[in-house]
Amino acid sequence: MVLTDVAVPVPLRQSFTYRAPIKLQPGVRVLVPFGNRRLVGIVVGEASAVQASGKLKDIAEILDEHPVLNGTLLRLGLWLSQYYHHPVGEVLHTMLPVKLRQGVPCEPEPETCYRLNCELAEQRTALKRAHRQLACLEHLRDGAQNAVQLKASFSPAVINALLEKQLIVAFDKAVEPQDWQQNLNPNGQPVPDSEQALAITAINQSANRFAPFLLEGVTGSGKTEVYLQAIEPVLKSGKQVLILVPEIGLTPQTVNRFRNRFGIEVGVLHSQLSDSARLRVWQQAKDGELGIIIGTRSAIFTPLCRPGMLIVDEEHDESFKQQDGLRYHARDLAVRRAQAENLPLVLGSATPSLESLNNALTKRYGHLQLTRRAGGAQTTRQHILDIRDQPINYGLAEGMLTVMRQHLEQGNQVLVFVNRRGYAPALLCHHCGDTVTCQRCERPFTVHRAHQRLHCHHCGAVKPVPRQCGHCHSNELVTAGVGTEQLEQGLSRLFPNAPQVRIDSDSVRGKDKLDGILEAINQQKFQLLIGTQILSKGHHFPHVTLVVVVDCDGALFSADFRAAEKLAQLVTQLAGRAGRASKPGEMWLQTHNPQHPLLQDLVNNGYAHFARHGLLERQCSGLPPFQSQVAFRAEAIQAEQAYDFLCQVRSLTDGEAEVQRLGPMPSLLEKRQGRFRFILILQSGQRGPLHRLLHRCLPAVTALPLAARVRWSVDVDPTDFS
Ligand SMILES: Nc1ncnc2c1ncn2[C@@H]1O[C@H](COP(=O)(O)OP(=O)(O)OP(=O)(O)O)[C@@H](O)[C@H]1O
Ligand SMILES: [Zn+2]
Repeated sequence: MVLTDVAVPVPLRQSFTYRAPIKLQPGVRVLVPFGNRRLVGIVVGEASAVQASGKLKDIAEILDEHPVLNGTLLRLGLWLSQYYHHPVGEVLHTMLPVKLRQGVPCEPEPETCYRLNCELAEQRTALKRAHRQLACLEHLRDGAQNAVQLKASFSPAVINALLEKQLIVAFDKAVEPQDWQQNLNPNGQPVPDSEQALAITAINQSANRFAPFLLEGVTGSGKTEVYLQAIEPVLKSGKQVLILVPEIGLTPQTVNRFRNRFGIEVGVLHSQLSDSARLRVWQQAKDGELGIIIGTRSAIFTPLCRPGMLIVDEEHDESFKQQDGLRYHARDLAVRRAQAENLPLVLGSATPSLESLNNALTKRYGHLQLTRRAGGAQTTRQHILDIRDQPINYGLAEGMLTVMRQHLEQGNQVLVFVNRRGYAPALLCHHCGDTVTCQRCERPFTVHRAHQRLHCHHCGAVKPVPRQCGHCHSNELVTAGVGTEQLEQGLSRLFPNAPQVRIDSDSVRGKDKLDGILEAINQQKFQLLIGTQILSKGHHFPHVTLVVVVDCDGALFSADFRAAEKLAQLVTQLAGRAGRASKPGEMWLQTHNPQHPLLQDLVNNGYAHFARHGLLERQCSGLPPFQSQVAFRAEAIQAEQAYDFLCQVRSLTDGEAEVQRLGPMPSLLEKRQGRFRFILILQSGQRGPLHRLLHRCLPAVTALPLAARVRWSVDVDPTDFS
């Protein structure tokens, strides 16, 4: 018997020792008894002799012949668990596709396919009345189809009926490995301009070694083109490339650019994929059957059998940070992984995070800059529109409407951005001023006209629009502020001849719908595009010449120290949607604070200047990236419990001179779903003392009686304080 350490998916910060019949390779899955359950665990190594060996249990079943997590990924997982102070079993599970967490075999299973049973096909006459079955037979006349394809068009009932009548037969088709290298056929690449060429050369000179780069290129400067040309030699040498993109940025346009350039299949991983489809891409990547894999955050865990390069596009995007469970940052992990696998890594953005920018300016990363737009497109001109004392129609000032009219009359597209979906962000009483609020979150309800409902955007609560004020019973309830629905309604009155489309998470449920809309926009089926953040993410809109930001005042006075950075990124990315082709573009920001230094700096000097100045400010005020932070969060129905818990955590973390503690204080969103929320921040100029402190204190924190009563979490390098 061999003593084996197994990481089990339970919220305990340790692995467990079991007895195994043979020595098992680290990274292999095993089924183990745990309490009265059986869990899928992952072997992390051999255990040293333990005193309590008498009580050890046996491994129930060995699930894999070969490790599902290779050495590098396993080590990465162990590092993740240490760095984010998260239970190791949960970390390793997070790294695997759901199917593998459930214990299904790792090797690809043969596909079930269907074909016509030739001899019997003549009996079609017998099916005269069964139209669907007939159609299915017709469908299969062109050749066999696999179960997924066939089931997309026909119900299981139809297929089963034909199977029973023996008109079709099912057979197993072995999954054939694909040889993408043979099909590799780069085509249609433009000649890079001088800045692009410099960037491509620098990246290519770093093949086969750890070399992180920040590719800081203004919007439309051809960053994607740099990725495309930089990965060509990597693919030609038979190595694989993993590309991370933000959640909403993963559109067919993106994938097609890579597919069309190289003429090979591209593996795609995103959150709406079925578990089986996800597992299939994972297997293909692991077996080296895919040259290019593009995915969102969790794709960073994809195993590559011949890794050649990592790319993180729009590296500043917030969706790379997971905000629950294992709160990892996929960009930071990409750096770690590139280091572990000796790979070049390209972090690209027009609006780099201050963290990455600092790493580039201090020479930890190579710094590649693209300062001009590609293909002769001009930079978008940015303007501030002072709307104080101006008459406002549906959130838009008269002067703004005039500019919009000019662009529309020239047949161009206009993008109107508003950061709130719904009709209006609040409903209030015209008589007493009382606002209708969600009691569980103590925030105003958002009015949604389409369904005549009030929605709480914090907890999802929905209720009918009241007829009377709950406070003074007046029935004069009025909306305050403007959301996408209202703007859509207003603009259709103001510009009845301009076809318009609204793009927010209410109107584009499901990825396919967004893809369809983006397509229609580029075919100029719409002239007015009204939407939220979704519109800012990396889309290429060649016919947009004007971008209007309805209101940016809210973000100017936020308590979150990252608010300015986020606003600057949003505004710059939005501006980047205009004037991308031959027509010049402009952007207008409506504000009540035209002199605000942030807006002035951004509009007059651009993001690059703003960000460098922002770094100086962070340094002076002792904030990340010059300080490392860890956030303890707690929430409870009784505010005192959450607060007291964090006070106790604070005392437990006493006595480390190099660590500063801030709080506990209420979170920016003080109450949500009926729970009061608090936050305690630990901060230090160096990571070392902070992590030592956490290691030392977490067992005691976990053992606090209140720890079982409140919901609490540790967040290393927090990015969101709501
Ligand atoms: N060297 C080049 N010559 C001609 N056209 C180019 C060149 N490089 C890129 N382009 C074109 O310019 C447009 C913008 O390029 P691309 O999408 O790569 O920019 P980007 O920096 O990734 O954009 P963004 O950050 O705004 O999403 C595309 O239509 C692309 O085909
Ligand atoms: Zn609520």
